[in-house]
Amino acid sequence: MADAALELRSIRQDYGQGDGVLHVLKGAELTVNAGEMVALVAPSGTGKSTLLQIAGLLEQPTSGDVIVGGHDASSLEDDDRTALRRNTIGFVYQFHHLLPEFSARENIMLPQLIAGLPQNEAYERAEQMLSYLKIGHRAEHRPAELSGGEQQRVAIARAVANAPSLLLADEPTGNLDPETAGYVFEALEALVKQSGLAALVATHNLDLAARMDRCVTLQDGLVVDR
Ligand SMILES: Nc1ncnc2c1ncn2[C@@H]1O[C@H](COP(=O)(O)OP(=O)(O)OP(=O)(O)O)[C@@H](O)[C@H]1O
Repeated sequence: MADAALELRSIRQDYGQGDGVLHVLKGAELTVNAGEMVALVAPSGTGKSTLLQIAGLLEQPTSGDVIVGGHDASSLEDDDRTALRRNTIGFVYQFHHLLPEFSARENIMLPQLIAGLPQNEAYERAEQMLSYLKIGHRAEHRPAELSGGEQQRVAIARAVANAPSLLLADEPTGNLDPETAGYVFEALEALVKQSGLAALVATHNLDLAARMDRCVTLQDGLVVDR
């Protein structure tokens, strides 16, 4: 069996809606293997963000199991689940969420320092990431001094700085023009292939989805091949 970085088993998610209940996920199953890049393409409101939040251990499903790197998160206490998330999962969002008062390099160093890495190692790793993503010359710039594509590349670098095994991305190129989206995606793709990371990428961009290893969608609360 291939190494599963993420396994979602029988995930149900219900939300209260007025007097009723909205059943967003109804037994969703998904496996993403190491080194695999999976596109999640589905109409608005079908539950993509919900699925990513659950896969990222940011939200507890109503029922079902979330297995990350072989660890069943459903059975963990909050602290252990947070530790598992910090150690194994990186996130990239549509808007970069970089800290505005810090430089690109510092934004990439911070999660490493929080994880307990010494300053010089965090610095070296940030330099490598910046250079790999071809933004080494922007290391000292603050987010507001970077272009949208550069900001997203810094956000990607920050997400993978702690060498996670799973990368979850919610519309990572959603606010970029097509050309910039293309090269940010190339950076992401190269990183996934080079590091053996598993990636689940929600996107409305069908061109980019077609370039991933596999494309799934959400249909009536279930994950199905697209
Ligand atoms: N915390 C919540 N409480 C109640 N309803 C919620 C909650 N979170 C999401 N929903 C509802 O669940 C459904 C799925 O939402 P979700 O954000 O996962 O969709 P999505 O596919 O990511 O949409 P989009 O592409 O527009 O971001 C929507 O109808 C939404 O209103």
